[in-house]
Amino acid sequence: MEEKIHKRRVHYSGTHPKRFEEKYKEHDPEKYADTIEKVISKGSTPAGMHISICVNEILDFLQIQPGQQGLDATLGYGGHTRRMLEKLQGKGHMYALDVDPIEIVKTKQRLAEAGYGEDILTIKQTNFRNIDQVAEEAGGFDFILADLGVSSMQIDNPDRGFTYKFDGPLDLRLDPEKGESAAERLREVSYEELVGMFQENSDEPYAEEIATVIMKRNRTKNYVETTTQMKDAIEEALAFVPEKDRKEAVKKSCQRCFQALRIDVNSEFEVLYDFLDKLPDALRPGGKVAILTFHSGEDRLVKRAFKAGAKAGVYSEVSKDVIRPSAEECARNPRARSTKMRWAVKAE
Ligand SMILES: C[S@@+](CC[C@H](N)C(=O)[O-])C[C@H]1O[C@@H](n2cnc3c(N)ncnc32)[C@H](O)[C@@H]1O
Repeated sequence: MEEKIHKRRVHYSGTHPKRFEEKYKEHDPEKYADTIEKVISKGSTPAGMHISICVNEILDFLQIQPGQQGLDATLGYGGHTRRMLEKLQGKGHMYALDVDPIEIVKTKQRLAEAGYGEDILTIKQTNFRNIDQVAEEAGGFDFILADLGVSSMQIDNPDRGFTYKFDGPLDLRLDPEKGESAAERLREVSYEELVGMFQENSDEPYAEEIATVIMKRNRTKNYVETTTQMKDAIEEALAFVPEKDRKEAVKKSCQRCFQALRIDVNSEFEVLYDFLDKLPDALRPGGKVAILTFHSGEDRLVKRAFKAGAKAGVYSEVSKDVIRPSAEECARNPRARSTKMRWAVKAE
């Protein structure tokens, strides 16, 4: 007799499952729209989703017209791309880039299902530092958006190692198929280099103390390989901080050191520098570019490049001050709090 296999229905464990993989409703936003809305209204980002930032500010500035050609240099979940595509009203074309081989496939499928196929949208898995090649193929752009950094899907996925909040491999690569993971980088880095990385990338005040602990672990072959081990190393380094202040100090150092490692393994400053350098030639005369940054190092580079471009007459106009998301947007999406937007218009 054939044995009957009793298959249990996938169960949403409790009303608030904590594990990323168990949040299956949040992973399927089209099907569970009510759950998604509830999660967002509580100021959280559903697992497997990313809430686009400064959408109205970007669209107000870009003034996209049907028939134009645009580039989203950082596709992510495709939220901005989708809103920009809506403005094309079926006429024109968009290119969208991302280095992430995992999320790009899901986003491509999601956008195709929403009616944005290859006739109107070309998605490429490439680094935006190759904007010159993309612009050559496309014939230049009327509008460009770059929303730097990482998406919520990347941060929330423990396998990617972007946060100390979940245990996982200390990876932090936007493209895990290329280059060295953060754990590999930590094994071979020198003390001086590590101190410089923490200080220059994230202004870490305890850079020396944290680097000392990591070097000690390397010497004893007790390598820092997971996000939790990285947090432990930071806790050990900050043991001298008075107990009442320690928890907060460890949290802040974790945020800064993870950011510093991410910037390092993805060469984020070098990549942004190349992008900003090639940007004017990728824009058509009168073309517009908006860039969202998430920390002072990035914003400084953008500000400097736009200012130099305006001085050289390459840009006819650049934003005088940074544009910030509204208080309402920050309340709805806490990840928007550190966002700064700048824009520029290519000279005619
Ligand atoms: C903040 S998310 C973008 C979210 C997107 N605007 C949306 O609305 O869904 C940043 C994305 O840019 C990608 N990215 C970061 N640096 C990149 C680079 N140098 N080249 C291409 N993509 C990059 C990341 O993999 C991530 O998916």
